[in-house]
Amino acid sequence: MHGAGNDYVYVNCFDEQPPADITATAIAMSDRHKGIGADGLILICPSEQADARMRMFNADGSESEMCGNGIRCVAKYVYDHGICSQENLKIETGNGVLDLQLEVSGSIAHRVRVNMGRPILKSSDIPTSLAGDPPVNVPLHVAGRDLMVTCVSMGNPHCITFIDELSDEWVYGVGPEIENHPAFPNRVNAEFIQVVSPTEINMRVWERGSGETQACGTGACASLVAGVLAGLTERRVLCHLLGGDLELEWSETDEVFMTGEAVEVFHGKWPVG
Ligand SMILES: N[C@H](CCC[C@H](N)C(=O)O)C(=O)O
Repeated sequence: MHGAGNDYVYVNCFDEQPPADITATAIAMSDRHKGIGADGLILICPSEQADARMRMFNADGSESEMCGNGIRCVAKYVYDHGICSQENLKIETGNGVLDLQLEVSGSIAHRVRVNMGRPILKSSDIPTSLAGDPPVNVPLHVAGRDLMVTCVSMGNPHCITFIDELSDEWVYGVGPEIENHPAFPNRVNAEFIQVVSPTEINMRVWERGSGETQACGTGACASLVAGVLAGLTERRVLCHLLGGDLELEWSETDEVFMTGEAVEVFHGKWPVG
């Protein structure tokens, strides 16, 4: 399934045991030449607190706390495949239980709105050693450059840089250096944002553990929050990504809402072991 081109392999763990070695399976499945090809692996599991639980693994096998495009697809999956029948769902993540609303037509969910919860802005909780609570427009020396960056966690950590022009050089040259910079003890996802207007941004991303992806939902939400904190955007923004658009809102109640598509591409069997 994919959301805005951010594609994962999903395993229905209501019906199947999770793979014994999840890290190795995520790496093997994600390989775009010798596997299925994906940005990572997502397990759709039963939950004691919610309608389902999402566990998300990057293409390098590392586990992340949250995945914004993934959670929309998990919601679509449990609805379309009859695991849940209601259009308002709760899904457990590494960032707590989140509320989702499906947009359904013909008993298929096409778009999903997610309450992504409150952004985490305390530097030690993001976590980053960069100064400032919140760390907004703080200096970071990386890849031979002096950047001003803003850091936000949506359950997983993000480092946002506002730039004039998006380019491969930013994503491939600077992205991996930000991901692995010592200022981020758990590594970090790196977003590059071009502000088109106070209500519209263009984004490219270098993800922790997966490299460039066509979209990152948590990254888009973190970038909205960063844009508001830096005085560059309003609280409602349309975010254009390589693989599609996401509608974002940081509400007066301090919750971030994200709306976007969720698409099932195919299903199949993978030989384990
Ligand atoms: N693409 C995902 C985020 C994956 C984040 C992951 N790369 C991490 O290590 O935190 C999203 O839509 O939010």
